[in-house]
Amino acid sequence: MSIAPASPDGPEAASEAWAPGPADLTTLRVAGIPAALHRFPPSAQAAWARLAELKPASYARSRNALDGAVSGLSPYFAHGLIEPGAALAALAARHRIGYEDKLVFEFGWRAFFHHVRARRRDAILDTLRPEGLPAGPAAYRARLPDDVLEARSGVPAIDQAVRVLYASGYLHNHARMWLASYLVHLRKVDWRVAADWLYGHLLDGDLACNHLSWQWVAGSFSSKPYLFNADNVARYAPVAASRTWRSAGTLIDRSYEALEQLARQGRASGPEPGAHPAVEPPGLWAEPPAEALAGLPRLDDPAELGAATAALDLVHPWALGEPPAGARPQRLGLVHLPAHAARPWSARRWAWVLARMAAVCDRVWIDDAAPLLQSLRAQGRPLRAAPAPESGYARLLAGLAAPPAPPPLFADPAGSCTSFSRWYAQSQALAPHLEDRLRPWAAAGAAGLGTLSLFPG
Ligand SMILES: Cc1cc2nc3c(=O)[nH]c(=O)nc-3n(C[C@H](O)[C@H](O)[C@H](O)COP(=O)(O)OP(=O)(O)OC[C@H]3O[C@@H](n4cnc5c(N)ncnc54)[C@H](O)[C@@H]3O)c2cc1C
Repeated sequence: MSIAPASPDGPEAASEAWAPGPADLTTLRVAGIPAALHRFPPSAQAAWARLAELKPASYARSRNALDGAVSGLSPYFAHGLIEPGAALAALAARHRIGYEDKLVFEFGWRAFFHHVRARRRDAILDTLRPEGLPAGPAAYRARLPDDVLEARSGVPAIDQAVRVLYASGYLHNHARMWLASYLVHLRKVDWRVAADWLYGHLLDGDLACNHLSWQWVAGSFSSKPYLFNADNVARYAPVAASRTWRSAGTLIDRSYEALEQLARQGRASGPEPGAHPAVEPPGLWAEPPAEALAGLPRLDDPAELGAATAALDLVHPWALGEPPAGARPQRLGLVHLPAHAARPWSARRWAWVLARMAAVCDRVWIDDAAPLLQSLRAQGRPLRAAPAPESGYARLLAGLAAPPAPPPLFADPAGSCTSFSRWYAQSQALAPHLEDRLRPWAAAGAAGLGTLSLFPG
């Protein structure tokens, strides 16, 4: 089944500023990145099409490789175009899957990070266990080196990862781990600064998954720091372009014992000697740049919303799912600018999110949304919004009714768990049969896959 040419999600985005341009495509071809991992149309149907292609057995066999059969679903989950529960229910209708499956396990990691975030809130944005940082908390600098930002560190695995990130807004998990490990343990960059930077460039940037993964690599949310070497790169680089990732003879071409010594020392290592070709780093924006606004049905005056008594669904950037079928309330997209000041996004991510918002909302508000909500509340207007994972939006929307949703995919242990394996075991103990957890999601999964049969490939 292939992705259909037209989208049932609503009007196609007026601007494709989210798509890789010709120079990006060259970069991605040189790096050997499969097409499925660099084109992410912002529609739910594109996510369902990925899911229709996903095979849990191939995933388990190849997921560690940069050209392996990974799903590319993360942007769709991060921004709520589809829910992990509906995705797994759809998968379970076609394949036998259980808790022991590698893919289910990885969905579990996402849920685990969200479990931690729900309990520790914004404490996860700071170092959870400073004593876990191998060089001691004072050793790390609050600035990313220009050579890494410009993809000219001289370590091909790192420079390729940065180029792929800029060109597509996506990086394979292994490349994220390499980049994070190199920046923290060898270049001695404070993980918090680097995590904010990566978060801004990823289409799937998710504070729980991103910041806790960085802490996992750094050692402040794990039992030991994550290290990698040139052999590891050689093993998992894309087969068709392994030469462009090959990092033999560089700083990372050493034993794990030697790397651990470098990680423990207070002094930064690198970059590689000599000059290396550079790229211009794309900017990060605290508000949408002009190209992301093309064709957007903006709301400038709240009076344009009309009848004061009609219910209004507020749609934030992490809840960009399909509008409910049948008669539906007005939908107002909200971009609450004060919430974006601390962690700006790339132009690509803005364009992606706004293209989707334009497709699923009647109008879009881009500004401080607090006065708008105040006046809507004062009018007594019934408002509804899904819970938001980011605190700026969570504060804005606190107290509003949420649209009905099935229970979370994984049973969530009541206490606070900081070990994934313990959390996963406890979750299974609470719900021994995965199919019981998937049942409430079955209709959503079937409906999602059903949209694809309207457009046979
Ligand atoms: C430094 C670093 C930063 C990261 N930042 C983010 C982020 O901002 N947002 C994000 O969603 N993930 C993040 N991850 C986790 C992981 O890299 C991505 O979820 C995964 O690469 C997404 O690609 P995929 O959808 O093709 O994954 P697949 O391998 O196809 O997995 C399917 C789904 O399982 C979940 N998943 C898979 N691996 C992980 C993992 N290691 N941790 C948590 N969930 C996982 C994701 O929801 C993913 O979409 C980060 C990892 C690292 C090491």
